[in-house]
Amino acid sequence: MNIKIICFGKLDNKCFQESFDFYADKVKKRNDLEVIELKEEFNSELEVNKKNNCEILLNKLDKYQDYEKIVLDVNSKEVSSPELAEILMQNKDFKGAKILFIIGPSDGFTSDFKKQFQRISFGKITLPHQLFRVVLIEQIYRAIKINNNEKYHK
Ligand SMILES: C[S@@+](CC[C@H](N)C(=O)[O-])C[C@H]1O[C@@H](n2cnc3c(N)ncnc32)[C@H](O)[C@@H]1O
Repeated sequence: MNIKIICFGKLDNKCFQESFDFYADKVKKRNDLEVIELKEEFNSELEVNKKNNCEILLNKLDKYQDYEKIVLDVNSKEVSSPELAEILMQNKDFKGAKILFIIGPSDGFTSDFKKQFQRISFGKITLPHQLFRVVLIEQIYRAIKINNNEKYHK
């Protein structure tokens, strides 16, 4: 599969970078994985930051018209690991095996932006973006293992 993660900022903390790479290397064994890091705008007031960052995102997403896009949003439909596996399976079988996950900026998304995309939540806790990137890649790896009926998930 072609898997892309679009996010803001960098993994500037070694422990997050190493943890991310640990799972990313496993995912990359049988999939194309690319992380696209955007520069976050956070110098204005909240609503302006949201609008600017969503515009940056939309401009970038324009390049990936043929990808199924999934926005990670705390306040949306909670999914279990098997449900995420099902999303990946459906994408692989029916949507060209191209999927793109969007992690938001620290001020969040505008409601207009959110309306345009399928959104999922990993639960009602808000994780910082660097830690969330690690959680997301582990869940993608777990989903792949579930779909391949391979030992890992417990
Ligand atoms: C620090 S959070 C931003 C919080 C921001 N106030 C908001 O409401 O979106 C950065 C990003 O991490 C992701 N995130 C953090 N926790 C999450 C969760 N439990 N489920 C889904 N996404 C999460 C979202 O993409 C979020 O935009």
